[in-house]
Amino acid sequence: MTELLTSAQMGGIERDEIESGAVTGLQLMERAGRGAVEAAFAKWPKLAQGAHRAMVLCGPGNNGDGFVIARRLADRGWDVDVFLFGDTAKLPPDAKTNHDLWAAMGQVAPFEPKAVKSCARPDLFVDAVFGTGLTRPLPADLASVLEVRTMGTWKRGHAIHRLAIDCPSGLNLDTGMIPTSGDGTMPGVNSTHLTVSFHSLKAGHKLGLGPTLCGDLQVVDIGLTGRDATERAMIGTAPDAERARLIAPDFAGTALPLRIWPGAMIVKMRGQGHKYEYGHVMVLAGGSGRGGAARMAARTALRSGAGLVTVLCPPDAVLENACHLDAVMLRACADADAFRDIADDRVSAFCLGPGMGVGPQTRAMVEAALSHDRGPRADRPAAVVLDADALTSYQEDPAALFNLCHARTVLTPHEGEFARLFPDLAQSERGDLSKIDVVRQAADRAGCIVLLKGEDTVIAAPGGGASVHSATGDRAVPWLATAGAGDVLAGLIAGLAAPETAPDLFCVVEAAVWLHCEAARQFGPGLIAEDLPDMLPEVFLTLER
Ligand SMILES: NC(=O)C1=CN([C@@H]2O[C@H](COP(=O)(O)OP(=O)(O)OC[C@H]3O[C@@H](n4cnc5c(N)ncnc54)[C@H](OP(=O)(O)O)[C@@H]3O)[C@@H](O)[C@H]2O)[C@@H](O)CC1
Ligand SMILES: [K+]
Repeated sequence: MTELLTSAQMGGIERDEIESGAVTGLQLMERAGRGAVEAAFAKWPKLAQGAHRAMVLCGPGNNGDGFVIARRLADRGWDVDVFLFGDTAKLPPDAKTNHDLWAAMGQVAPFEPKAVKSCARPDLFVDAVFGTGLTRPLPADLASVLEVRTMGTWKRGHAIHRLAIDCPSGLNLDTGMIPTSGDGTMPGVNSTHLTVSFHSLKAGHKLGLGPTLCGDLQVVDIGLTGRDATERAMIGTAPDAERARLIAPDFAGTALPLRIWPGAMIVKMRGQGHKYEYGHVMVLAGGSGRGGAARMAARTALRSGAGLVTVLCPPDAVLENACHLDAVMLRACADADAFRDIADDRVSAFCLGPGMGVGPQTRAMVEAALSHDRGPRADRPAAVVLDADALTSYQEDPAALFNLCHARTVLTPHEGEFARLFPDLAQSERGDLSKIDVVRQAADRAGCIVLLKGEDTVIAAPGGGASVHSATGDRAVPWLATAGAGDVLAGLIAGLAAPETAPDLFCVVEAAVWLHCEAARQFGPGLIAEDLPDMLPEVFLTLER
């Protein structure tokens, strides 16, 4: 798991380290610039051989790494054109020092679109204008030059290697969004081939547009302390309040063996017990003709390691369900009173919502599940996963749901369901808040874990611990946007949470999201939701490594 920092947290880490006397700002800037050049050479080995031409765009803030890069490249015999967007006299001291070091070797031209375009075609285009300090939309003239279309100015412009320092300028590194001006217009979109960032990933690298715009993303260690300790503390426990992390089997950017994470989250891969110790999951289904979603959730719960899984359905749907279920058990359950009788103290997880239908009947079942205070373990009630119709049934009165939710409840909305429960936090209302910020607020309000789906899935717990799963780049699974995939995720969470020795619920939810994506990746295009549970055994085998 890699920590995802906000711009403010990154600034704080740099400031603390500099104030402690362990390092100077100049040293950090030098390491950053050198690290960026090394990362570019590692990606494009041809650039490491011989001298080439670079264009470096620098900015008004402390992202002074651009001047360091110019100097390093010129030292290797490169021709380097440097432009400064901003006023030399107002540069912060460290950036000014590096500006002056470069100015003793070459020219710094004031930024001007025509001047940029009249230079010879660079082999390497370096965007070091803004890093973590972007506070408003890019000015139009700058945006017009940073746009990828500008490369068409030059013959063979497609061959230009584009490198961004910290991020493609214009991207907000807290939100992964591009700030728009008051009238809603968006500046030109800047994207790059390689982004080099420092110390740790920033939230905006993995949220929203970040993954698409940043291209290949490399994190360079610039010797700030604390990273390893932070990451070690993150393995197997929920993140602390205020911290967010990327869900991946990584430790400080290095891959961990999969049997350590997420393998350790799957109790059945290591436990020794009888079926009840692996837990009993109850999945509530809707009426006749609408049982498919619940059956997929149930099958997934059984595949993911629960000892027993029972589908509860209205009496009129028993025949239909009986025709489709074998290892999954089936009980008729007419209403919430019947449900209370059937749900004994061996039930360790409930899954409600998929295909249940929206209305008072579903609300009554949700209330019964959330007030079920018996469980196989005295120290924790059964986990309750609420998805789809279980959430939408509360759109008129979300507070009624939140009043019932307890710490072992997980809400798994997509953006539409999220907007019904948290209208003020809906996508259109977010402003400067990041998806992490709003899911944190939602978790606080609901008093339970909230998982908001998307290519950037965000999970948050009350108090602030949060994590992000990014299904982008080599983990992109566009074919997972298929009917029923969400029902499978709900069943997966319930199945992994069910065993008596299941780990911390937050960690279970993280593992479920990762496994869900992994099953889709291993299956490939053409996937339908039914394929996901049956893909899990193959995924589990890969976790033995
Ligand atoms: N010693 C260190 O700490 C090290 C720091 N390093 C690097 O420094 C970076 C953080 O520096 P930073 O905070 O100065 O931010 P940065 O992104 O350079 O620019 C902020 C400036 O831009 C301005 N501005 C913002 N938006 C604007 C807009 N749309 N249009 C026009 N102007 C705009 C803004 O103006 P203001 O909002 O104040 O008016 C302010 O002047 C970070 O990326 C890190 O990697 C590394 O070198 C390692 C060592
Ligand atoms: K940049």
